[in-house]
Amino acid sequence: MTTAPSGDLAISTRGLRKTYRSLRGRSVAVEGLDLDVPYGGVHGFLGPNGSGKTTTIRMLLGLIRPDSGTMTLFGQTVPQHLPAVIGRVGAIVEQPKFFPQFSARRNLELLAGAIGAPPTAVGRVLTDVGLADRAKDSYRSYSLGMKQRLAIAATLLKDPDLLIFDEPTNGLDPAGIREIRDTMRRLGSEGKTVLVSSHILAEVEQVADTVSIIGHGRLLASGRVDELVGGQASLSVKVGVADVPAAHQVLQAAQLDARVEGAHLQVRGVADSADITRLLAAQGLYVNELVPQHADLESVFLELTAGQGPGTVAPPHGRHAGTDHASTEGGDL
Ligand SMILES: Nc1ncnc2c1ncn2[C@@H]1O[C@H](COP(=O)(O)OP(=O)(O)OP(=O)(O)O)[C@@H](O)[C@H]1O
Repeated sequence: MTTAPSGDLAISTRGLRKTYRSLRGRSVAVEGLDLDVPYGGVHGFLGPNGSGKTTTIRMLLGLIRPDSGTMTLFGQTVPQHLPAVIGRVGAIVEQPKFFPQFSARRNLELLAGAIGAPPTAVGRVLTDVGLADRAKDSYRSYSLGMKQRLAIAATLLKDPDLLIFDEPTNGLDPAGIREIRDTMRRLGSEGKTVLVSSHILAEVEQVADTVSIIGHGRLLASGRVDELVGGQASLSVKVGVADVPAAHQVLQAAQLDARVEGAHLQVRGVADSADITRLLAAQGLYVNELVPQHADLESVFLELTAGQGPGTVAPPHGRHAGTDHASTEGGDL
């Protein structure tokens, strides 16, 4: 059921749908997406490759048209009222073009002139992304992480309220990823709204205040990261035992969700891990390792999509993060 958006939202979509025409007919990229991004802080827009993140962002920015559904930015319906709000939005969807032989500062000065931003903005944004002391260096001498930070600096020239970054850490090494993460965190804590898409859940988990997880163009879960992770209904336990296949059989016979993972068993949905030792010991199988696993976004996502083959999306599993702010949804494609 589609519910009305509430509260202070930077972005909201309802029933958003987009299909692409291909040689095999029409394929659905976004299917009835309801997305709410609160005002202020970092919001992770997460989902596997091909789940519809870029398509959604392109629709929000007016680059492509949805087949159906509604979208608002700062409460204004888009694309109809995009001209009224686009000045408040900075986005990196593709790698911007900079002159390789010019310094970072010169590149930004040219850009500021082109978009009518005050020249004083250049120093401010270079500081914001931590490039002030490298501002005189030529763009071509920059590392990938620095180039990406310069791209972020360019989006900040207009001093936007909403920043949209599509997979900003793609192709970066761990140091570059950390630089971008720190930059996003700083912007979010300054009161800006940062929407960051990624297929790497663990990466965004560290920086996002709230997230929306999508699969096959639909919302699977949304809410505060701590609530989604804390709402993990049941414990997952790593079990070490000498005879893994035999233990697997015993636990499955007891209706536990046990899977073989390498030389261990991973058992989900356990209320009390003592049940595992008791069940196995009763069959002469003795546990040599029993490690409760900490829930993270990855495990939330896997739980949401558990048992679903390619091309489908998990039903809700009855799991709810347990507060008014977090929710889970799902459905078949
Ligand atoms: N221009 C296009 N023409 C046809 N199909 C497209 C087009 N753009 C995207 N798609 C398809 O739509 C689906 C969603 O793609 P999209 O790029 O929005 O996903 P994504 O979540 O951003 O993935 P990634 O993380 O790989 O960027 C995919 O199946 C993709 O192949």
